[in-house]
Amino acid sequence: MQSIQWEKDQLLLLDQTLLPEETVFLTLSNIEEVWNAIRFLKVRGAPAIGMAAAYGLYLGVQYSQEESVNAFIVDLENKSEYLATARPTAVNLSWALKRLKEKAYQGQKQGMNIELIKKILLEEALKIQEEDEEICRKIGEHALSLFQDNMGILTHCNAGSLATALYGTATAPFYIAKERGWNLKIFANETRPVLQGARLTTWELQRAGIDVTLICDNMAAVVMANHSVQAVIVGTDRVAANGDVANKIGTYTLAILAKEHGLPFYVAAPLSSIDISTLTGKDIPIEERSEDEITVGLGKRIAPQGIKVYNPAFDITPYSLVTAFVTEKGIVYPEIAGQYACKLQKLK
Ligand SMILES: CSC[C@@H](O)[C@@H](O)C(=O)COP(=O)(O)O
Repeated sequence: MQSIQWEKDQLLLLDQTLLPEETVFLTLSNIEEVWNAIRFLKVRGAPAIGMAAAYGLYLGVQYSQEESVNAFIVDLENKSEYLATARPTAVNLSWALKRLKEKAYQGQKQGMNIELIKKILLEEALKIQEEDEEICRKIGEHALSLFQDNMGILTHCNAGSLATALYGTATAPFYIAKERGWNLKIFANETRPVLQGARLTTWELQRAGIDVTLICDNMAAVVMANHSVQAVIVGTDRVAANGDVANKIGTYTLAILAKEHGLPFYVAAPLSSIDISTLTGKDIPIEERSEDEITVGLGKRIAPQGIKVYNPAFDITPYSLVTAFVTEKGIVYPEIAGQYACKLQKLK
């Protein structure tokens, strides 16, 4: 299912906060609604955030009444800055906004009028979505070369179809394996506190007829120790120039566990998530979210009132724990002793 659709000058988003119980598409027609949808996880996952932001920026200037192209561009820049504040960690957000701004600058240079620039902005947003499907498919094909039929594979959070145009990044090999008649056995971490694994990954894989087993995050070591899984694959919100990986909180723990059990730890990373302007993981802004995500579960308070809470939404896995990155351009292994920096820079 495509969780993001553009129809009749409106953005349709599958509300991921309501899954798995309700399948409801929201219809968004202005930039504030898109900001809110990103901020409050109605749309989530790095590539999906980027796509939604691209459409959101177009919606923000769609009815712009500016009289000069210069004023229109200033308006576009301000709205882009506003959208970029919705969530800080996934670099796909600013990457997509930058793509649209660059289109507008080109249009301005070529002497286009405002209406024409609006048109090429929408075309660029549509192109980002179209390309993402192709990118995910390629990531899936490359990643599948790392796996064999009947293997058990552990994933975390949702780097799935819901988080992209289609196929997902980390889940793309699962879909392609299914098409080829393979029977991979996927283990999905529930992914506390927002449960993207339990609510979203299991939902989409089950619908696709893929063999998926849900486990609590604190069971990952057991499925490794009892040989239920032979590899781990996750997505990413941002890869720094040195190969450090920001991804959903709990990813770092999994990478350490994988090392302890001698299992490969793969990161599915579209080039749009590789940010060579961020030097190391320490430079990646980590979003901290509301304490309710931890103190309230299933609509019920599960911790004492007034308790101190720390709720980082992402963590950084050091590059030394990453066996390989799977990008649309192929698999990237470290050059020597866990060093990725040069190879990642060459890819961009
Ligand atoms: C292809 S999605 C990659 C990542 O964005 C994904 O693994 C993840 O951490 C999503 O976090 P979320 O907070 O649900 O947006």
